[in-house]
Amino acid sequence: MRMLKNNLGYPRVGDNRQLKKACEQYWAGTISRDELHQTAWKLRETSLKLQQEAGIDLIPCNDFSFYDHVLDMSLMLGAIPKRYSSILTAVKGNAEIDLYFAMARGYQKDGLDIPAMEMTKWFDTNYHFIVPEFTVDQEFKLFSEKAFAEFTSAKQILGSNPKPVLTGPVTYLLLGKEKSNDENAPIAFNRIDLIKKLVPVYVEIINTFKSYGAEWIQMDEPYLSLDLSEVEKQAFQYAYEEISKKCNGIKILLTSYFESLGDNTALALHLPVAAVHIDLVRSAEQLNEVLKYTPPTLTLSLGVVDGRNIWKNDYVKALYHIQKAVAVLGSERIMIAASCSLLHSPCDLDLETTLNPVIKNWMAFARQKLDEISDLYEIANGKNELLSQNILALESRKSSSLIHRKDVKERLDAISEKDATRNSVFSERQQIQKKRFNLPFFPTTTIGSFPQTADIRQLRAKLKKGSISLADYDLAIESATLESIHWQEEIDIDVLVHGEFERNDMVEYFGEMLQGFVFTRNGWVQSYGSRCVKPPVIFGDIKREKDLTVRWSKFAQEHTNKPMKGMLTGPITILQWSFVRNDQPRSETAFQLALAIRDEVLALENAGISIIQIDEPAIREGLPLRKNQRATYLDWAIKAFRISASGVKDETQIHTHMCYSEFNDIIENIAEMDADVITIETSRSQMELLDAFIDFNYPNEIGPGVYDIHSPRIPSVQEMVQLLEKAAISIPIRNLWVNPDCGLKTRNWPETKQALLNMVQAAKQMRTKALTPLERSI
Ligand SMILES: CN1c2c(nc(N)[nH]c2=O)NC[C@@H]1CNc1ccc(C(=O)N[C@@H](CCC(=O)N[C@@H](CCC(=O)N[C@@H](CCC(=O)O)C(=O)O)C(=O)O)C(=O)O)cc1
Ligand SMILES: N[C@@H](CCS)C(=O)O
Ligand SMILES: [Zn+2]
Repeated sequence: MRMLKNNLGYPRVGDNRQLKKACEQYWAGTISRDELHQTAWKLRETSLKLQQEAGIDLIPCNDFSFYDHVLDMSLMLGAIPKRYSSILTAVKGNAEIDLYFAMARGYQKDGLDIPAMEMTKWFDTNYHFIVPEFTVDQEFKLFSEKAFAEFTSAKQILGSNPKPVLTGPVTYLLLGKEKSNDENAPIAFNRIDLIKKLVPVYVEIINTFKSYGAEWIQMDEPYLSLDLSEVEKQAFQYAYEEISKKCNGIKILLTSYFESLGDNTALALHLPVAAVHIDLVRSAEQLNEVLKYTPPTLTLSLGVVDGRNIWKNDYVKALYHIQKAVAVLGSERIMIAASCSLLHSPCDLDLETTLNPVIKNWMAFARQKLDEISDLYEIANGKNELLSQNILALESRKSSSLIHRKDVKERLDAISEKDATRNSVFSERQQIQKKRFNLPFFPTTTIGSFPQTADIRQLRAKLKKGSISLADYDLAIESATLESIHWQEEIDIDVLVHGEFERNDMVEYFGEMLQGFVFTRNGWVQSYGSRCVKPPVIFGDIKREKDLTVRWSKFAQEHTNKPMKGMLTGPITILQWSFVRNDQPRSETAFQLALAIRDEVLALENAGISIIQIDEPAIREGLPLRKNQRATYLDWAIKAFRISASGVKDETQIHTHMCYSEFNDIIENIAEMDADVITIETSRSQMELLDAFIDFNYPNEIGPGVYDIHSPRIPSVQEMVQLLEKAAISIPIRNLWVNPDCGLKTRNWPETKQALLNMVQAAKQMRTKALTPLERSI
């Protein structure tokens, strides 16, 4: 059989996070631009050669990015917001990369103070992209030539043509946001209407690739897997017809992923392209429908290897799909591929030398997934010993005694509605809590983490290596915690946090302490820019056999008379940011996590912690991409949160926190979570995200973020007062809190200190503003 082996994208950060380290050194001014480019070149060379050695036929290029591939696209298309024009002259040597980083991270140098572009979640993943900005008079023109340079060097390295990857024009527009030229003017256009201005630049780009020798171009259009309006469907039609007319002799591979094509099947399959990629891991059911409507000349790329999880592929299942497709289309019209780009997979399982070998044998990372693509090709061509090895590994997982725990399953079966309900309704709890805590109006708090300095991280690295003792490590963490408590008291914050210094990450930390998880040494995945995460792996039933956080919260509370918030990660966020088992529904794993967190909440309450925050920043991210699947998810996700939070007494105040979330379509469910206080990210959007709460008349207390923690920029007192005034117009003052958008782990201390000092001043100014006695009493 002559199928092509196709790869949609490879991790760019490097198996030792070389790109992260190089970028951060460049930003700190400790390496030169040339050194940064050399590291990037080496990374691309390594991954191209790996893919070539694995036998991949269609090897991607331009999947590499210094920060984010959507931002690369904005720079390529010249969609550079006007506020950055001055940087072009301010940065030394007018280097394109400095403009690029300024767009990603903001720019506060040389007398300039330019905010970064917005960042948000990439579909339902924990990857974040930089949101393109469009104005009514938006023009596009070819600006950055990075993609062509990468094509040329990849071609040189491979000795053959790579396949350039671009975000397709419709998805690119839909990912963006309309912006007004004048802050006060309303927005009176729809970004999708820019398609006619945009497509000619794509035509120019594609034809340039062709002139360099490209045969295939991959156009990523994940929006094909979402609900589309008529206008958006027409935009697809228009864009690909134009490209087909004006770009002769080059083959377009159109990719959809993260969901089925669903009601866009006919649209996608009849666009004038050479191949369409479908995600058969998320939706194997779509294959029959797709095969029925595939036109006679179209090739299908079958995404049969899971690009979003770390489990070994089930070859029997994958081959079943491949053979079914071959029977209908013939092998020449089939490609074997991973479900999506391998960007979301860690690099190489071979680097995991300390994993339990039994569990390791059930897993595959990006490098192993390339081999799986190749294996499937070989097996389809008769190499059966590869199949029997795979069957053995999968059997060993199915029958393993490591996975199942009877007591956990029994507890799950016994969950009742009462377990998911607080004793009293919010209005009663609020009165009890107001009396207990006696906080001022506009109480101030932070979201949990304080700067994870190099010193703290190095300490943990030394502990891991065994070069310091646990006792010494604990002493140092205690001292950082104490210092932060004293400082919070000094600047007069009302509800304190312990700072999370003991945590490597808000999910991995919990994974390391719960039964049913394993964690990796080097399984890094890019989250945004230079920031990476090491998602823990849930392989079995989850059980909390010991306290998770009590030691640190108790220690912190003992050193202050102010309330110290207990700090937990919620069940849905742990689920969403881990690699989860694929042998039971996600909801079941979520309930197991909920019970574990519930026990920790009760342990904190017993230890004298009166306010407990259960972070759920990933609730929105877990929302299914298709609207018709959302209600079911929200049912179990909200219930899982409520199970984790509802065991406590009325006088214990439960907070939750969410960032990177749009709330409009889920506000009713957020209210159902019934947290006493919710803190949210609102500052980058100038409180726009608060509208959903206002329109809904959200009943409980709320802390709209007033400090954008994603940027090194320090907000002024005045700026924060303005944001609070905006919030206070529509939210009852008795319900308002003052806090940053999110935790401060990625910031440094000088920025943090100044910004929080300003935040406390802003709250104090709000308190002394001319409130009427009546207002003061509500
Ligand atoms: C809040 N966010 C989170 C998300 N997902 C998570 N799983 N966690 C989150 O907090 N998603 C949404 C948002 C935004 N995303 C992120 C993601 C990642 C970070 C972040 O700060 N990542 C750190 C790595 C954190 C970590 O695991 N640290 C470890 C290891 C530290 C390390 O690098 N050690 C060095 C040695 C020490 C040294 O010399 O510096 C080494 O091993 O080589 C730890 O602290 O122990 C990152 O740096 O990328 C933030 C937001
Ligand atoms: N408590 C966490 C929440 C991040 S979303 C932190 O402060 O980092
Ligand atoms: Zn957050």
